[in-house]
Amino acid sequence: MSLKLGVPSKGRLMEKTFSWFEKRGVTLTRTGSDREYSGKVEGIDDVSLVLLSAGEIPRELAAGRIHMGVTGTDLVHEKLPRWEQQLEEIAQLGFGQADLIIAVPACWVDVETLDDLDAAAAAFRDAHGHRMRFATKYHRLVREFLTESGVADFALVDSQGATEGTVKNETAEGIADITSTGETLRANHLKILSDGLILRSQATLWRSRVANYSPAEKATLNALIEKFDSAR
Ligand SMILES: Nc1ncnc2c1ncn2[C@@H]1O[C@H](COP(=O)(O)OP(=O)(O)OP(=O)(O)O)[C@@H](O)[C@H]1O
Ligand SMILES: O=P(O)(O)OC[C@H]1O[C@H](OP(=O)(O)OP(=O)(O)O)[C@H](O)[C@@H]1O
Repeated sequence: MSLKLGVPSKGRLMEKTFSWFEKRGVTLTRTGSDREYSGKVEGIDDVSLVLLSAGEIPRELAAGRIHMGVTGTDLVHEKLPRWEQQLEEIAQLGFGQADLIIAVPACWVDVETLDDLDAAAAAFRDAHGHRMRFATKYHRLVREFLTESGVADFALVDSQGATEGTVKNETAEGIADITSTGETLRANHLKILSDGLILRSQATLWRSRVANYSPAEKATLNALIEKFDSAR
């Protein structure tokens, strides 16, 4: 059996992951047509490439269906409670940096901090009869962060994309999403709370602690890690 390596199947993470491995002597290539999700690995024997959505890689690692995988810290922390028991971080890859943050309309001049938000949320509930809504796809992390920060009157609404647009569309009052350059937030007239950073994320190579490793697979894993360490 071969060691299974899961990498994002498209977009910015896929291309940068491929070049990160290439620089370390391991060539990952997509094979077949543009739309076919198959690939190969050269530069080391007995590793097979599994192309997956970045969002599914945490679950596949935690189920032991892949041995290694590349995905963002944000997705691992969101999808796997107590992730340390299931995964080990092998290397931070130095790309895909993004901050998970809380943002509110820029015109809310009285709301700069989480304390301000707590007060505004209570007033909002009194005035509107429902809780202040935050659109996000990071439900677990956001709920934990707001609750630990003492913000009581909030509700989360699901948004799987174009999250910054939900405020203009009036389906939420604020958002919790990742930002990198900040352009999307600015374009949608949103501002980050001064203490509203939930998590700093980047693309990371993980190893499953729960997958079964045959002696040969263990040897392949060690050989790969050695390659990465010697390239540092
Ligand atoms: N603007 C950005 N800049 C840098 N990294 C980003 C940015 N947007 C997303 N990312 C990171 O890329 C990773 C993949 O995010 P994305 O939401 O695109 O994946 P996904 O939902 O699994 O995609 P799909 O399911 O469509 O394949 C996440 O770890 C995220 O932090
Ligand atoms: O700070 P910026 O550089 O502007 O980047 C932030 C944007 O990038 C991501 O969206 P993505 O492009 O993945 O599209 P999505 O809204 O469909 O998730 C993220 O959800 C933000 O919307």
